[in-house]
Amino acid sequence: LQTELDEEACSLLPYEHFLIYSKRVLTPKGLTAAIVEVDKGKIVSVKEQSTPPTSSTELPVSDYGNAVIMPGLIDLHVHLNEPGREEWEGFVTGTKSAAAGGVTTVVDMPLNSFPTTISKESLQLKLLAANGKLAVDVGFWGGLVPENAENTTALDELLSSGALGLKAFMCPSGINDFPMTTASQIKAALPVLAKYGRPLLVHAEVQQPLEDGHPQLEEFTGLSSEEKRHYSTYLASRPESWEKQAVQELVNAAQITTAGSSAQGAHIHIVHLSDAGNSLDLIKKAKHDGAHLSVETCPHYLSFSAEEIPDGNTQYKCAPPIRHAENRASLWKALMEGHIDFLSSDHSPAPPELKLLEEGDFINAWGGISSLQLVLPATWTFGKGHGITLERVALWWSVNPAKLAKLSQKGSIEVGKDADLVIWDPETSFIVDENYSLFHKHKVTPYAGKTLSGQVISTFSRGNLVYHEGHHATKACGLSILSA
Ligand SMILES: NC(=O)N[C@H]1NC(=O)NC1=O
Ligand SMILES: [Zn+2]
Ligand SMILES: [Zn+2]
Repeated sequence: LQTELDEEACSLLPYEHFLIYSKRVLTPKGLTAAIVEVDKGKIVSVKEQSTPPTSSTELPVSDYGNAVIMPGLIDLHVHLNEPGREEWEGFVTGTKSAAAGGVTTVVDMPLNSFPTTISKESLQLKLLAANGKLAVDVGFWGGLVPENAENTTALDELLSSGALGLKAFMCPSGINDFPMTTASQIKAALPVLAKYGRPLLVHAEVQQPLEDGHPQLEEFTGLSSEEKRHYSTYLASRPESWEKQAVQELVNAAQITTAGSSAQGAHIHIVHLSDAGNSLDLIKKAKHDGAHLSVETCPHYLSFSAEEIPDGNTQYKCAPPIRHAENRASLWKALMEGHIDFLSSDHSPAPPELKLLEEGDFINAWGGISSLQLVLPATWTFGKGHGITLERVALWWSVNPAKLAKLSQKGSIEVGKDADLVIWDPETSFIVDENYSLFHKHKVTPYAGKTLSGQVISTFSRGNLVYHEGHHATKACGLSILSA
């Protein structure tokens, strides 16, 4: 055994063949006391055993006692913003945050980097920028925009160079070089995605006229600075009807994904659903009718409600917006019943100046919530009142995301899979205060000041102990994941 830790080591442990044990290991069969054997980055055996390995074993052992060993989280919706907007986040800080939060796979969104990832060339720039900076593995979504939507050759190139799928917006994205697409442009791209068996992810909001008696969109900039501070003003500016309209158009588009149709086998995934009313009903019905459709929501829609967002607190601003408490309860119900397939962070940070915290201007502040490092404790903490279990956490954060992104090497604790693991203590709580080490580039987050339960102890990425109790491995050995 190598005894001294390499200065430039990928792991905080000096060996690659070892055992880890705990009384609570989450395997596909359920929660059990077990020994997980890891060798050269893979899980090579999983043995149920009610006592830790004895000291006579040849292999080094980490005994985690009663802590939970789960598959590492897979977050399919992260804006790392590099290259081009490193001052917003970046590969180093973003993936260190992921590691500290037990997230072992991140899939990066095609915006808000510059350039946006809408071509083979811009994907290559991503890969170049990511090289040597990744604390965990990172895959990449390509962007579907008007410029490439009807250009089969361009989409072919983007997908054949390894994008795991494509992402589109049905409303303005907030970034000028990532324009929105129409339902007909989306339909034009589906046959190409079908050919590769990769999903289309869609930001599902379509701008609609606002209710009579409310200011219309173009009037929002003219509101008084006091009115712009009210969360209710922002909420009224993006009603449920926007989500419903988009979902309806996507459900219609999904008709061409069924057997015998032009985009047979294509799959549409609706990102960050907020409306648990009509939009969810449409999704439920379409799924029931056999549509190739799935949907995610995010911890912030499950943790917070419009009622409790103080005026001026733009750290809560995101799109679609966080809605009322009753809607939040319906989201939890849909998640527990399996109508919502999984969770993602939609980590979309920006420099604090762009959140306009001083003015508290909800209309002009950047829309995007920073939360990557906290998604596991947030999910766990706010799920307790809704019957959450560890099995559900793994389903929403590992098993189902692995399926959508076709990450067949990841997502569960099984022999042959990558040794991507999070070890955490669900019973320990902490306060997200200034003493708490957040590795995000910027510390602004709606979870600030909140008490969360569920503390990450260790994170393994392909067998490397990349994070342990506040410390990261010195060398960043995460890989870029490209679709073959
Ligand atoms: N461009 C971007 O990151 N937008 C994200 N932010 C947000 O709150 N919703 C989004 O889609
Ligand atoms: Zn979005
Ligand atoms: Zn997003």
